[in-house]
Amino acid sequence: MFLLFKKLTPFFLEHKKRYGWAIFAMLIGNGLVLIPPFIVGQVIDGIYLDKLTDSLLMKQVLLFVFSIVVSYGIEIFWGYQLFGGKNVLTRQLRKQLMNHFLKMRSIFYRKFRTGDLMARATNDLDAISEMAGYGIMIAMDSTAFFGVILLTMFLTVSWKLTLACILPLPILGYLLKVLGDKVHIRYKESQDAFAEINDEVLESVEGIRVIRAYGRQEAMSAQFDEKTTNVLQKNISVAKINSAFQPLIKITLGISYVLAFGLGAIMVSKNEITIGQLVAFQVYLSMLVWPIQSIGELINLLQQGNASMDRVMEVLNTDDQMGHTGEKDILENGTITFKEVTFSYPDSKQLSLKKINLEIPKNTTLGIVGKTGSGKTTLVRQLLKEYPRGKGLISIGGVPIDAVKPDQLSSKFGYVPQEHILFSGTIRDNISFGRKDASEKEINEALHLANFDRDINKMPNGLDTQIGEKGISLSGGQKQRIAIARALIKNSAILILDDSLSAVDAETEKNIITNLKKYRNNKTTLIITHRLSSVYHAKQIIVMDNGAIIERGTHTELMDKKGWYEKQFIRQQLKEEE
Ligand SMILES: Nc1ncnc2c1ncn2[C@@H]1O[C@H](COP(=O)(O)OP(=O)(O)OP(=O)(O)O)[C@@H](O)[C@H]1O
Repeated sequence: MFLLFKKLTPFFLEHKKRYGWAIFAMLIGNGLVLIPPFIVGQVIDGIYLDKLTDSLLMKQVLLFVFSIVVSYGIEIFWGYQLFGGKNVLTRQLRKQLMNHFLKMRSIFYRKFRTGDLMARATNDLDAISEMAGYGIMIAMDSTAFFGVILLTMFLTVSWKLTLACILPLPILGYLLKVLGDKVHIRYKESQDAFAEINDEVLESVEGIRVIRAYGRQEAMSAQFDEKTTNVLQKNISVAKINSAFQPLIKITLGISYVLAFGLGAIMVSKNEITIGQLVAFQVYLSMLVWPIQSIGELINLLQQGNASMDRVMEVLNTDDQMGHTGEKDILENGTITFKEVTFSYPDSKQLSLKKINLEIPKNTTLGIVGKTGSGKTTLVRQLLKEYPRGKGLISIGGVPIDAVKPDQLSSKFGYVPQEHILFSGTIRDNISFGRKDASEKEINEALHLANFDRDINKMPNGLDTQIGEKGISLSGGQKQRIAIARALIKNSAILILDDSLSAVDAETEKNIITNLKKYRNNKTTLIITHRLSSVYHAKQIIVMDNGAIIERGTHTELMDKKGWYEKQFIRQQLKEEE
């Protein structure tokens, strides 16, 4: 049950000052709380034995008020320390999660769906932070309070009576543990189900236009209803166990009361304790109700926090199997070599790359063409190390990419993926994304190279136009060209365009290619495309089919070969002429 405290020990140690002061103040506060019942007992005995004077009564009243005021002050202090700690823990874990997300690559994101990760970064962190604030408060406060009261009953009234009252507690402890273990399992199931809902909401909102276009609103609503019902059932199963805690505790306390009354009355009649002591004992016993009842709540919080901690740790302990460990520096630009590179995606039996041998001399352009699904994107993904490496060797300037420092490798590439990813913000923000120090002139130049100058003049606020979430206010071709401008402004040694001109018209494409030829004549450029006119100027063109290179050469050489390239080129030319 206290496993979670163990898991959070490093955090508590890091903030030992905060927690140390909080616990110390809590103990002092709990000691002060004992004074009022003690005074009540004294006053009653004073009245009973006719020894209470006015000045004695005044002193007792002043002491009574003082102890209450000071204990409240102390309570405010430790409450502030503990709940502040809870917020610090949430922030720390959230930051840790985000940093982990930023480091991870494809395999990790195949394992965890976005909605699930969001649930872990929000709901689960809330459960953990509740435990670190409220849970610790209950654990410390109730245990300390319980111990101090018990000791007082033991020392100031009767050890026999005290022992009799706590006799049922070990049985209660055992039953609470059994229930607590069940809460852990059921709460984890409920959080998993909640993560599924999150995913569903995310996917539906993102795909709302397609859902509407296909008239699938009702079907999606029914599917969502099924999932929310599942969450409801899982939550009810947690609530069922939760509702058993308090009755169990009340029955145990009832038994303790009966024992205290019966045995206490006998002891008074035998003059073993005074009536005043018995009254004080009853007051002490009633004060035990709160800590014992809170233990039920504590177990609940601990088990929920523990289940959530397991889910958060599962994410933090999952690696993307990329081994981010290389130590070598990479040359500014060098020949890119693929030697016998073979690769299949994790969980896939099919080879997506088969024995690829390829040399891309530095400062040249490579065109990669071929049928859809032939392995073009996979080839550059291997170069970018988006997936664990397959067999064979890939090197840049003679340095194997596996030996290169991880952040150095990505810094050498400019990459425009097939699915253009833009961020909410302005056009300027998006273009200068990889180079925050880019000047206005450089941004405008990148826009010109990406053939966006005419478009920018039509934007309401020029470069400072907000493009909405994921660039929702832009056309497909505009998004593509902003993504190209973003890659160009980085001016990286190697630029990869993966089908990045598919949404622009033939003339715009021609302009961009002409600009690229001029601007990147002393840099390496890899262009994946279905439109062969985009690469006919390339120093080398490879044709891929079924994971292998089936043709290679310049445009003229490939035309002479009269293979797939020649047929495709003629077909596309005829289409353009039509
Ligand atoms: N993430 C993945 N997991 C498993 N298999 C994949 C994955 N991505 C691609 N594949 C498979 O690998 C093969 C090559 O895909 P790839 O995306 O490299 O083709 P492509 O030539 O770029 O296609 P396109 O021109 O349609 O973009 C295909 O059979 C595809 O189904």
